[in-house]
Amino acid sequence: MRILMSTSNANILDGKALSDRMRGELGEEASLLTKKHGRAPGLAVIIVGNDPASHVYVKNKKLGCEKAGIRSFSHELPADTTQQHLLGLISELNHDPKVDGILVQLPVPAHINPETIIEAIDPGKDVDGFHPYNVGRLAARQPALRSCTPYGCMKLLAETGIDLHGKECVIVGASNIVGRPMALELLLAGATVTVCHRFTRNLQQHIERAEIIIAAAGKRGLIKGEWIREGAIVVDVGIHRIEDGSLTGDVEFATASKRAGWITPVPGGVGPMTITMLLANTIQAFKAHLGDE
Ligand SMILES: Nc1nc(=O)c2c([nH]1)NC[C@@H]1CN(c3ccc(C(=O)N[C@@H](CCC(=O)O)C(=O)O)cc3)C=[N+]21
Repeated sequence: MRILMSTSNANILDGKALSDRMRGELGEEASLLTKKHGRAPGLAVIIVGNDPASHVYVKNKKLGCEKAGIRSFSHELPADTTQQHLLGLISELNHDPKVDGILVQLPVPAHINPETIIEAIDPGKDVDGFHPYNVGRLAARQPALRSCTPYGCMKLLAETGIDLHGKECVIVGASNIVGRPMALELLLAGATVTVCHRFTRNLQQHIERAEIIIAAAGKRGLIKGEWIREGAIVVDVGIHRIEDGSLTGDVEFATASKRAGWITPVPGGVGPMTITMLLANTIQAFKAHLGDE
C-alpha cells in the first residue's frame, strides 16, 4: 500500500561511515602490497596559490593518505607560478617511479589553463579521472581511472541495495568533474538518465519524476524539498558554507528528508567519499604500475 503524505524521515546515506569502512579496507590492501613489493603507493598533490578552502581540502587528502598507508608528496606553489613551470613539474612526476597518482587541485589561477594541465598528466596517474582518456574510457564502457565524486556517488547508491537498471535518474549540473561523468556512470549501470543544466526549462518537473536525484549544480538550496518524489534517493553533491559557518548542500535537506527514501547529508555524505575514491584510485594505479592486478 502506498502511504500518501508520509512524514517519516528518510534513511540517511552515511558517507562518513561508508568512507571509514572503505578506508580501513584500502589501508589493509595498501599495507599488504607495500610488504609484497617493498614500496608504498604514492600520491603527488599539487596546489597553486593560497585559496584557504583548497588548502583545507588538500590537508584532508594528505591526512586520508597517511591513514591509509599511502605516501603523499605535496607541492605547494605560489599563485604566480607559470603554466610552463607547472607543466615541467607534472612531467617530472609522470616519470617518477615513486609516484602512482598525480592530483592538481582545482581551481588553478586564471593565467593557467586547466585543460592543458589535466591533459599533461599521464592518464595512468590521473587519479582524479579528469583526463579525456579516462573520461573516454568511461564513455566507451571500459572504465579505467574513474572520477572520484561520481564514483563515490555510485558506491553510496550501492549501499541502498537498489537495482539501478531502468531507474529514472535526474542529474542537476553538467560539469566536467561531476555531472557529465555521473551521467556516464549511471548509464553504465543501466539507468535511464536525464541531465539538467542552466538551459533546462522545467527543472521542477524533471525532479518530480525522478527516482534518483544527483544534485550537483553548485547552487545552495536549488532543489526544493516539496519537489522530491516520495521514496526517491537523493544524493547531494553541493557544498556551501553559510552565514553561521556550517555547511549545506544544493538540496533543502529538512523538507526533502521528509519525502525521500534515502538522502545524503552535507557534510558527511558525498565529500568524504570523494577523498575515499581518490585513495582507491591511487591504490588501483599503484597495482597497475606494479603489474599486480
Ligand atoms: N583536482 C581536484 N580534485 C578534487 O577532487 C577536488 C578539487 N580538485 N577541487 C575541489 C573539489 C572539492 N572536493 C571536496 C573533497 C572533499 C570534501 C569533504 O570531505 N567534505 C566534507 C566537509 C569538509 C569541511 O568541513 O569543509 C564533507 O562533506 O563532509 C569536500 C570537497 C574535491 N575537489
